[in-house]
Amino acid sequence: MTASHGVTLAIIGGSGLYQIDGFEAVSSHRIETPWGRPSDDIVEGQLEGIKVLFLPRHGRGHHIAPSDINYRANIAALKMLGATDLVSLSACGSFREEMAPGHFVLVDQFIDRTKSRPSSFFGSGLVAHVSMAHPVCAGLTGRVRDAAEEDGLTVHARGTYLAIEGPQFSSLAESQLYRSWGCDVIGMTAMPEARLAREAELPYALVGMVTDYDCWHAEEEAVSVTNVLEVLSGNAEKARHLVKTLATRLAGPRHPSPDGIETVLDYALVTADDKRDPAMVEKCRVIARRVLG
Ligand SMILES: CSC[C@H]1O[C@H](OP(=O)(O)O)[C@H](O)[C@@H]1O
Ligand SMILES: Nc1ncnc2[nH]cnc12
Repeated sequence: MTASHGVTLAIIGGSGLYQIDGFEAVSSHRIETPWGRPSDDIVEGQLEGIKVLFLPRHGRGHHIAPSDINYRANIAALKMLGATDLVSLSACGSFREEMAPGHFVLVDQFIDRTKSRPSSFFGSGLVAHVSMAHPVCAGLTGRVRDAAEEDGLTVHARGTYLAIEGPQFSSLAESQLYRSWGCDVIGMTAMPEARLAREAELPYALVGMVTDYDCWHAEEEAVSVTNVLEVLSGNAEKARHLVKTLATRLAGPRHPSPDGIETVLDYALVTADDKRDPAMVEKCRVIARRVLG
């Protein structure tokens, strides 16, 4: 494996995580992308010797609902600022007794039940089909796992994330159905985020921070915003420290993803050159400059 330049680590923070501590040389970027503005200004700084970009997906003050997050602008803006790797932090409910509130789950699979969100940068005029068979970067996820273990967190090495549209939490029948499907955790935001990261050739890892047992558990209170935020107030500090530990581990030359995520568009774009819509090409250039020039 050949070493290249250093890592620029993008972090997307979810509920309860609207800032990251310990940044040096902070600057702030207000970015306009071809898909509009991201959720908020993106903070750039040095953390443990690497460049880090931070974006809170609901905006500071948590004013953007899961269905209204401009996922395309978020991913495009991070890519435009030079992100090479993306770690997403998300509060989630658990479908497993052993994945308890306070634990961290490294998500490796998804079932997508969202229904009203633009989920691709591409479309007619520039058609692309990327593989989502293995939706997260195994290499990056492994580095997060090592960092979480170093921090002494209780971390589960894999998990299937069920993405719902929300904003309401699930009914008991839905919760039981998702459990019967073999899902491990549930949330409202990782889709289409993970799809778009893949289209932008950005290695993606998702850290699910368990806040509740959704509503299936006979002895536990059904999920509510109050119990999610209560657990998160204890977890946010752990998540911030995890980012620091990860940054330390990512310092030095960057190694390409073992899964070839940085080159997925080599095989995914199908529209013939003479059938490409110039406006679409222009738009997509910001996330696919490597192949569109
Ligand atoms: C505040 S409870 C529901 C809310 O929490 C999760 O947010 P995020 O994934 O951004 O951490 C969940 O997906 C919902 O958006
Ligand atoms: N049970 C749950 N369902 C959906 N999103 C969540 N975020 C945190 N807990 C959740």
